[in-house]
Amino acid sequence: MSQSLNFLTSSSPNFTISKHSYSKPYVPAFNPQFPIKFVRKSIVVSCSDLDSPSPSPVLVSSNGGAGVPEYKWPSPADSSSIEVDAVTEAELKENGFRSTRRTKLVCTIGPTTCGPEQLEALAVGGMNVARINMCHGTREWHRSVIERVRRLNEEKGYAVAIMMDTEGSEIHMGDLGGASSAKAEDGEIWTFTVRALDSPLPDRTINVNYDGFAEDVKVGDELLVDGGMVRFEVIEKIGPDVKCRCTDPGLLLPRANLTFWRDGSLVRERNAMLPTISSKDWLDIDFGISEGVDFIAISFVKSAEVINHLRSYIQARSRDSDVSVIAKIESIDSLKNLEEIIQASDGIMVARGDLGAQIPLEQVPSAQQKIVQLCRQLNKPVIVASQLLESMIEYPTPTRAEVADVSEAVRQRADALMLSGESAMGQFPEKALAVLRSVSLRIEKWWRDEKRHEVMELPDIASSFSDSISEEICNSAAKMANNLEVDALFVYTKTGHMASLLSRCRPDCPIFAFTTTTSVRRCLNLQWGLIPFRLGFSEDMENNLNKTFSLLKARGMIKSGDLVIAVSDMLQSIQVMNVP
Ligand SMILES: Nc1ncnc2c1ncn2[C@@H]1O[C@H](COP(=O)(O)OP(=O)(O)O)[C@@H](O)[C@H]1O
Ligand SMILES: C=C(OP(=O)(O)O)C(=O)O
Ligand SMILES: [K+]
Ligand SMILES: [Mg+2]
Repeated sequence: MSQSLNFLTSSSPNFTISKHSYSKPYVPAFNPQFPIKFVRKSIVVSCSDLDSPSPSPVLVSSNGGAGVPEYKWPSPADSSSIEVDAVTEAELKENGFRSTRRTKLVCTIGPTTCGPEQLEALAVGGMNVARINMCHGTREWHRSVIERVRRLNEEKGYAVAIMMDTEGSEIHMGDLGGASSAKAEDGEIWTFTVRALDSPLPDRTINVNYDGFAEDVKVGDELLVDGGMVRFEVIEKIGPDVKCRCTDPGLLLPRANLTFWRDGSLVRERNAMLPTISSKDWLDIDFGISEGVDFIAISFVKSAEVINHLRSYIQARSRDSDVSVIAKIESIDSLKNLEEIIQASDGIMVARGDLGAQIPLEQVPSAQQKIVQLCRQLNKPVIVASQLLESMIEYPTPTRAEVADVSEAVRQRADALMLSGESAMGQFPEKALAVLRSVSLRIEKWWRDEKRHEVMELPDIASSFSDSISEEICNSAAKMANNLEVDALFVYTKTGHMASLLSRCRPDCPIFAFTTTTSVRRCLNLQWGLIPFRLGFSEDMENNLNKTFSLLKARGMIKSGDLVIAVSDMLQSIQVMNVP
C-alpha cells in the first residue's frame, strides 16, 4: 500500500518529506500566500472494473529494425481505457520515463512523404505534428494527406496532429511550369514577369505572383530568391517584364519567396500593404476548419489584430471545434509587435526562412533566442523552423554546423523543431527526422546528467486568482519534481492549461497529461515534455489516480514504487506518492 501526501491550499504547520522514505528534509518552495496543509493518507487500489488489463497496441512486425514496425491497435477505447500513442507507449516500455523525448517534432509533408508507408515511417520515427504547406499542391492533395494521417492514427494508434500553413500574400515566384527546380548560373539574364504565361514557360523566365512587382522594382535593385539562396540584379524594365542578371548562382525552387533590396535595405512598397490573409488563404482556412485540422499557422503575421480577427472567424464557423492558431514570425513587422502577437496566438513559429530574408542573417539567431524565451515566459508553445538540416535534402548525414544548430534550439528549450524541405521533398526524410530525434535526446540527457535545471524568471501570467493558484501549484510541483527527482509529473487537465503551465517550467521529468478530449490531447502534442493521454476522469482525484495507476500498470508503462507528483485543475492540490 502506498502513501500519498496531499498538499491542500489551506493553513497548516510545516512538514518534511523526501524521495521514497520521507525522511530527508525537503521544504517545498510554495508562495507564502498559500499556506499548505499536508494530509497524510493512503490510496486504496481496489477498482475492480479497472483492474483488468486494458488493450495496448501490439507490435505485429518490427522488420528487423530496418523498416517500419507495424502496430495493431485493438478495439476502440471505452470509458475505462486510456489512450496514448503507440510510439510513446513503446518508448516508455523500452526506455522508461526519464529518457522520453521532451522536444516535439514537426514534419512538412510533401511529394516524398505523402504516401501511407512514408507517413507511417515518420509517425514511428517520432513525428508529433504533420504540416501541410498551402503554398504547394492542390486542396485535393492536402485532403488526401489529412485522410491518411487520420487513418494511421485510428488504425495504428498514433496521435499525429495536423498543422495547415497558409500561403500568405508575400511576393513569390510561380511554379516553374511544372519543373521541380531550375539552375540559375552566374551572369545569366533571367526575366521575371507578371504576365500570365502558359506552360512550358520560355527559357529563363519566371512568373511573379504580385501584380505591382514590375512597377515597384527599380533598375539597380537586388532581387533575393529564398532570402539570398540565389541573387539577381535588376538591369532593365520592359513593361510587365523585369530583366535581371544573376549575381549569386543557385537553384530556383517552385514558388520561392522573392524580396527586393535597395541600398542595403529591404524595399517595402505597396507589397507591405498586402493583406496578411489573402482571399486564397481564407478559402484554405475554410478548408482547414472543415477538415478539422488541429493547428492553422498564419504566414507573415504583422500584428495581433489579424490573429484576433481569425479567432473570431474560426469561432463563428465552428463553435465546437478548437483549432489552434499559430503565428509565424517571419517579417520585420512581426518582430516589432512580438509580444502582442504572442499574447494573441496559441503558439508561435520562428520561421527563419523568410525571417532571414527580411532581416540580416546574422540577426536571426538572437531573434530566435528572444522569441523562444518570450514564448516560454508567456506560456505559448514555440516551433523553431527552417533549414535545421538543409543539407539532408541531398545528403544522408547532416553537417556539424546543422547538428550544432539543432542542439542550440533544443538547448533553448524550444517546444518543437520543424523539418521543411528535408521531409517534404528531400531524399532522406526519415534519416533527417532520426537526426532531430537523436540530437534532442542527447542534449536533453546531457542537461539532466549535468543537472542543468533551467533557471528562468517566469513572470506571473494569471489573469484571475484561481489561475494564480494553478500557476503557483505548477511552479512548485515542477520544482519539487526536480528536487525530489521524481519519475513523472501527472496532470489531470480538461482544457490543457494546467499541463501547459507545467511544461512551461521545463521540469527534469516527463509530464503525463491526462485529458478527456481527443482534440486537447492532440494540441498538447506540440508542447515540450508533455505526454498526452486521453482518459475519462471525474472530480474525485483519488479515484482518478487509482484508475490511472491500474491502467498504466496493466500496460507496463509504470511500475510499483515509481515516484510521481500529481496535480489537477479540479482539485487545487499537489500529491506526492509512490505508485502502489
Ligand atoms: N505539397 C507540396 N507539394 C509539392 N512540393 C512541396 C509541397 N510541400 C512542400 N514542397 C516542397 O518542399 C519545399 C520545402 O517546403 P516548405 O519549406 O514548406 O516550403 P517553402 O520552400 O515554400 O517555404 C518547397 O519549396 C517545395 O519544393
Ligand atoms: C517556415 C517558413 O515558412 P514557409 O516555409 O511557409 O515559407 C519560413 O519562412 O521559415
Ligand atoms: K506557407
Ligand atoms: Mg515563410
